[in-house]
Amino acid sequence: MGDQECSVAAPAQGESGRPGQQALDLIARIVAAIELTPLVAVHSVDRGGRVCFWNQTCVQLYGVAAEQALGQPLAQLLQPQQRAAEHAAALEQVWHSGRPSPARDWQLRSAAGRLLWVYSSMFPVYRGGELQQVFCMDIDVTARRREEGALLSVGANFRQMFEQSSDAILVIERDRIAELNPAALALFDCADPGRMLGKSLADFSPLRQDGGALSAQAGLAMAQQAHRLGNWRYDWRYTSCGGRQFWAEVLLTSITLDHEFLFYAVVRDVSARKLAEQRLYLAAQVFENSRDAILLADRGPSVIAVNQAYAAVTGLSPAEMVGQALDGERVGIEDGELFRQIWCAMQDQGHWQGEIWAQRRGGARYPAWLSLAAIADQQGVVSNYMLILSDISERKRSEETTRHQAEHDFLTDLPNRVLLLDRLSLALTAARRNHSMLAILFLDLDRFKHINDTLGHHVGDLLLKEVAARLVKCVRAVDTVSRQGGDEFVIILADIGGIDQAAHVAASVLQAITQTYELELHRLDVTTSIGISIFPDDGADIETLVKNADLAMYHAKEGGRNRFQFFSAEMNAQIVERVAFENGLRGALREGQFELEFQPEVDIASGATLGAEALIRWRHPQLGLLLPERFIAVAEDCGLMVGIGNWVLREACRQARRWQEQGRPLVVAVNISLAQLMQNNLAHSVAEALEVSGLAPGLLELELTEAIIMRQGGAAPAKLQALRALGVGLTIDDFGTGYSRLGHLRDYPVDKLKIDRSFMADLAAEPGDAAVVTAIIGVARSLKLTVVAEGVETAEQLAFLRQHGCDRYQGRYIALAAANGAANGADADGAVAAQAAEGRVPAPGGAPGSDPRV
Ligand SMILES: Nc1nc2c(ncn2[C@@H]2O[C@H](COP(=O)(O)OP(=O)(O)OP(=O)(O)O)[C@@H](O)[C@H]2O)c(=O)[nH]1
Repeated sequence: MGDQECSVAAPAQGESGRPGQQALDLIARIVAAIELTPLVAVHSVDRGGRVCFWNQTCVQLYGVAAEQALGQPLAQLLQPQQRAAEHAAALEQVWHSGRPSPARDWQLRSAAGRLLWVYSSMFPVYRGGELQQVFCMDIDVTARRREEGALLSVGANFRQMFEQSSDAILVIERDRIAELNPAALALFDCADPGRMLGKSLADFSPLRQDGGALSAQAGLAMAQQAHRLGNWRYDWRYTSCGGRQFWAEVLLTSITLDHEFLFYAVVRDVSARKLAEQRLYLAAQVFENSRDAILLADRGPSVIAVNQAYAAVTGLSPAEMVGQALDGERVGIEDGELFRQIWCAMQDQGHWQGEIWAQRRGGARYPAWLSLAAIADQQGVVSNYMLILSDISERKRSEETTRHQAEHDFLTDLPNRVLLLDRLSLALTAARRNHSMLAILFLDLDRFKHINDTLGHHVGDLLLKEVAARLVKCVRAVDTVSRQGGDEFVIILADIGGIDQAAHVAASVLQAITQTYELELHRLDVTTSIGISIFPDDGADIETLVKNADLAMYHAKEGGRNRFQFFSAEMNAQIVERVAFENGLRGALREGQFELEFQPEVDIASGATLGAEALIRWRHPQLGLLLPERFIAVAEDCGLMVGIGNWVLREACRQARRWQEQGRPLVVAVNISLAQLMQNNLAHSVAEALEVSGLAPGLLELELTEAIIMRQGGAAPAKLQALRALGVGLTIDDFGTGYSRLGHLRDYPVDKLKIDRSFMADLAAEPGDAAVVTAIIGVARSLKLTVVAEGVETAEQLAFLRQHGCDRYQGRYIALAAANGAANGADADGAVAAQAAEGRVPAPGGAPGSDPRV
């Protein structure tokens, strides 16, 4: 204790003024203790603020010796650094109140220049009952305050970093987002933190990550990894609040706070990097996996890289290429000058591409597509070159195949119509230039459809192929044989010396075609019809020449087939007329121009009319009433027979029904054509006609010529049976002309035979005919068939028939007999009269002598 004047005295309990000896002893001990205490700096000031006491710890703590301190104003020795007024007020408060001040931390700067934090308490010391001094007891807490300060500043810094970080930072607590910074809100497009807080990060991920793993599971694995290793860095795909997906790099750090495990996630958007990586990866993949040879060169140009395909395409390995100067040889272009030109063009334009012939190591040449391009750096200076070489052999082959298919017939491989027109155009140009002749042969096989129908399409195809092969052999290499489709072929004979040369070729073609064909198990004899047109005589252009050859062919068919025919002007006129006739016929049904006439069938014994045969007529707007012989063949050619035949069926049934309603039930006979019988649903058409008209099936008879039945071969009985099952009658028409085997008659479910009219004409003069008629009647009787004679015109003929037991007859004589009253009984007259009254039955004598049937 430096100043003996100063001493410490606390007011003794119960004492107000003088202390006792005991108290003084106590004080002396305390002072000694204070003097010695190493941790507490004790000093006191008097009322004037001067230092009265300065212990050893003060000396050490403040760096001020006791001699310097004692008697000095404390304010000069220790200056509060903050809150100086507060410090002074606290001291003053002690003086004023006489009570100790609460202990507090003050920051002080000592006169020695030390800056310290002290934990200080001030208390009053009385002497003689008066407050003499105020003692301060300071404990150095600088170190603690520094630590606290450091801690606070770390916290503040961290907060600032957290708030201002450009990386998104999220604190995850128990798998939930506990805290997130503004960058995180921005990254996840989230304006309201409430949308993210409390959610799992997995909620902001797509269901699955790119590898296919479920985001929830993969996220858990990442957290475990971070927990195990302290932190873990990985790439992750997130979905923002707005639904935008982005790639992020995540640094997940596991921390423990108050025994809680937390995760501190720093998330950085790396979408751009990922995209660039993906592009780079893709580019590398394209380079490596391209089937085209790719080469990269520097400015030299020296090769810096080639892909795998380069070796496959050129035969040159990367080892042979890399580091070598780039020249034509290394690309497989033998012609160095060509490569130099290409290179110059590429440098001019920045790129070059085109088709070249390249050569593989070892010599094989192949068509290639070469692309060359200069690659500029960011400053626009050419830094590299890229060369792509594609082997296009395959593409060329496929183009060639496609072109061939487009120009050739798939079945015979002959040029098709497209190529024919092309060749014809060239041939015509040459013929015009050379003033030479050219012939076009238009061929169509005869009755080819029959071959298809009877032997099948497959055999038809084989035949067409063989015909094609034979045709090619008949002409020179300069000529063209083409297939137009179906069974039509066109031959161009280029540059012929004269018409006879065309005729000669046509004759040899006919001959070649007629040679027997052996196709699989079938032996076939085929003929063809050929039309010929000549340039320049029969046309100056392709269209006219082909059309005229076609017309000539048509005439060859008309002329009996298996022949050739040159085109002529008259022929053309006939064709034009025929086409107009065909067109008229096509419209006749629609225009209601067909009519039916009914020819009575009379019972020879009684003279009664038992039925009538329906016969079609066409009331042509210009040509008048036409008999079937004028138009039926044309209708057959044009495929109109089924429609016309069905019309006849319906009309005949309707008329018969009308007769029935008038009390005259006559059986109506309808002729069935080959086309109808070939069609599968004839029975259906017949049933429909009966149903629509309401006619009883027993009043309808279907007449089929012997020839038509014979054409059905073995299928005939079944087909007839199907019709018979409808309850209608069946008649064999024109019997005696078809050379049918009589034995077959038994197999046919027919009721009636009609003897062909041709036998009637010469019945008297031709004993053979009489014998045939007699025989037919005999056969019919033995088979219990009704027999009807057609074309009866005289009383003698009728007498003959009656004498030989014929049942019925048809023909002009009916009308004559009716007129003379010679017919036996009034029935014939009555029936004819009844029908004539409807205007649909020909006037007596008007029925034609011969009448093709429908
Ligand atoms: N097998 C086969 N037949 C075909 C092919 N293309 C068309 N046809 C048939 O060829 C036939 C051609 O018949 P057409 O020329 O009209 O008549 P056609 O029987 O030969 O009688 P005409 O010419 O009057 O002597 C039709 O039946 C077609 O279905 C084919 O590629 N293969």
